[in-house]
Amino acid sequence: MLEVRDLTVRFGGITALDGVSFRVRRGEMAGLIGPNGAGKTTLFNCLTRRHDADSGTIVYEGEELTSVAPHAIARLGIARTFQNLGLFPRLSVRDNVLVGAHHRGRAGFLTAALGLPGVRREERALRADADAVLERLDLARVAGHPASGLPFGTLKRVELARALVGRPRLLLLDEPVNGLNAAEVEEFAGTLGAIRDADDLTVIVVEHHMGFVMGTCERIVCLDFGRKIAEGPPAEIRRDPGVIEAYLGTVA
Ligand SMILES: Nc1ncnc2c1ncn2[C@@H]1O[C@H](COP(=O)(O)OP(=O)(O)OP(=O)(O)O)[C@@H](O)[C@H]1O
Repeated sequence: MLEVRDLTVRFGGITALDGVSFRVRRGEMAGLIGPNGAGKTTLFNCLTRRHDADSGTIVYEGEELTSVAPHAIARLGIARTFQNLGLFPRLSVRDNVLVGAHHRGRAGFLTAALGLPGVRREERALRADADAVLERLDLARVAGHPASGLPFGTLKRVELARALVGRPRLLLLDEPVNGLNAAEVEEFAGTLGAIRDADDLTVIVVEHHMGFVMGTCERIVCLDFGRKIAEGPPAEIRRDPGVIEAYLGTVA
């Protein structure tokens, strides 16, 4: 589904990604790990076209992503969540989730401003979809509540709901369980697994919580200083001396 080849990104004198290559199969749950500053978020930013790569290619479902406009990414079926929650505090949970569905609307500025029947129908359909996602993630009770003031664990689920309402095929999760307690991590893993199976999703997850990564991912890519230092199933990665030295020794 996805092939990243020789991807290099530089910020001035810093090489954030240094010739990184890996593939993700359709339906796979892949983990991206590594110490702070290893380049994980930069990689996500390249996949969603927030950053241009200096060199290398990203082929997604046969299409070269590096030439796709950033606003077209959601339409291609790629959605992401953000490390520091990209929610609007004063918007309701439902409206925050609806933001994730904007690319599915077909109404232009004028038709929307005139409130023509087609627009209203479209809006109703998107709201129904948002409500269905909220129900799935056990958020229906707080649908009308502003995002601000809700518990952190709830906000993490709202962030996931917003990504899912866009009906992605490739879901990029940036530290989805960071800040959650042990019970919440377990619950999140269960929910994600069920959604992934039901929706036939491909997932790439960046996470420092090794219990979550090792328990949910089929394959893990480890970055260090922008370079891929290892790739393999969790059991191999756990024993890899390079990964232990660069990373696992510090988080264990
Ligand atoms: N916009 C930017 N301008 C300059 N340097 C940047 C920028 N974004 C990232 N970097 C640098 O690129 C390197 C990789 O950063 P990145 O955020 O991708 O790492 P990360 O693996 O996601 O780290 P963390 O686990 O802390 O989120 C770091 O040295 C960082 O300081």
